[in-house]
Amino acid sequence: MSFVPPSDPVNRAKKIKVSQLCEICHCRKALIRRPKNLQRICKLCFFHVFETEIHNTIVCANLFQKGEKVAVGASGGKDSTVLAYVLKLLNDRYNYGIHIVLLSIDEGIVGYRDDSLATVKRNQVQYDLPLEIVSYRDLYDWTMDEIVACAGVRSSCTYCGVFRRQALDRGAAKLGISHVVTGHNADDMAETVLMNIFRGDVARLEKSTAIITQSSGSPIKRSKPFKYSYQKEIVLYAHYKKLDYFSTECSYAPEAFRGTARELMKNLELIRPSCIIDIIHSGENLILKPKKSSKNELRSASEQQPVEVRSDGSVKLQRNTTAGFIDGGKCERCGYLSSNRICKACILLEGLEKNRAKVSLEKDTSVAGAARLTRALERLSF
Ligand SMILES: Nc1ncnc2c1ncn2[C@@H]1O[C@H](COP(=O)(O)OP(=O)(O)OP(=O)(O)O)[C@@H](O)[C@H]1O
Repeated sequence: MSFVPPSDPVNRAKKIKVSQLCEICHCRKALIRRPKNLQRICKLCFFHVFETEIHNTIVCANLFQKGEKVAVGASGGKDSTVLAYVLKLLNDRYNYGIHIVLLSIDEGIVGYRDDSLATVKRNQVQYDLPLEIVSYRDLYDWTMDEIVACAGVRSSCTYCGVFRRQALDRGAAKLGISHVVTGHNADDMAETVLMNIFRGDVARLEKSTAIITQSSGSPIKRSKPFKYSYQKEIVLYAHYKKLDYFSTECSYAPEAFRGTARELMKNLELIRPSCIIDIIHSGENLILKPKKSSKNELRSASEQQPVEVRSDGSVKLQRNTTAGFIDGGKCERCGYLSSNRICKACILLEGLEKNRAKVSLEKDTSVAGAARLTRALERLSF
C-alpha cells in the first residue's frame, strides 16, 4: 500500500523554510527527528509511519485471525498503554476483527503496581475495553513485597518474571483467550539477543527474535507487535498523543545484566541508530548448528531442576545451553505447563515457604538463645 501523507489544511498556509519541511509530506514543518533513521518529519507523518509500521508487522507475521479474542498484557507503563491504544486504532482502521481485552497482573508492590493499575483502570474507560486483573496473592498466596522481605531484593526479578509469565497465561486461560500480546519493543528484543550472546545461551538465542512464541501443547500464544518499534518512538508517540500512562520504574532492583546490555546498546545507538534493528535482523538470520543431544541427554536435561534456591533465599535460574527445551509437559504439582517435572514457579514457591519459616525465626531480636527459639516455634504455623 503506497503512503499518502495525511492532509492538514490548517497549517498549509504558513510559510516554512524548505530546510524545515517534513521530509515525508514536504508541506508541514518538521517537528521530530525520527530516532530510527534520523529523518526530520512532522507530527502527523510521524503518527502515520509509526502506526503503519506496526500494521505491516502485524500483517507480515499474520498475527491475528478474524474473530480472535486478544489479551493485551497491560501494566499501565508506556509500552503496553501505547500498544492497547494503537491496537484498538488499527483494529478499527484495518478491520482486523479482533476482540481486545486488557489483562493486568497485580504483583503486589505497594507504591508501584497499585498506582500503575490505577492508570490501567483509567485506560479501560478511555479506550472502552474490558479489563481483567489477576494477582500474585490469589494465584500464589504471596505478594512481591512479601517475597522481597523473605528472599531479598537481589532475586526479585527472577521471582517476578517466572510468576508473571505464568500469571498472564493463567489469566488469559480464565478468560478463554489463547493469544496474549505484550509491549516488548525492538530495544527489549535487541538487548535479549545481546544478553544471550554474552551468556553463550544458544538455546535461548535461537528463540529470542521470534515474534510469536508458544510451547507445543500450550493453548496460549504470545506475540510482540512492537518487535520493530523503537523505545524512543513509543515514548514520543505517547507524548504527542497525550496518552495517560504511568512512568515510574519498579521499586525493586533492575535486572543488572540486562541493564549493562542496555547501556552498551544505547552507546552503540548514538553512533549508529539502526543498530537496534540490525541486531534483531542478525538474530533472525542466525542459523545454528543442528543439536547433537542424545535421548539420554535430553531426558537428564528435563529432569534437571530449572531453579536453584540458595539458603539465603536468592535464586539462580539454570541455563540449559546444551540440550533443547522439551515442550508440552505438565508440572506434577500444579498441573501447569512445564518442560520440567516440577515447574519453576512451584520450585520457587517451595523455596519461599522454607525461607518464610527461617526468616521468622531469625527476625525476633527481643529475646536471645533458647527463649527466642521457643517463642518462634510457638508462632510457627505450617
Ligand atoms: N503487571 C503486568 N500486567 C500485565 N502485563 C504486564 C505486566 N508487566 C509487564 N507486562 C507486559 O510485559 C511487557 C514488558 O514488560 P516490562 O516490564 O519488561 O517492560 P516495560 O518496558 O516496563 O513495559 P511497560 O512500559 O508496558 O510497562 C509490558 O509491555 C506488558 O505488555
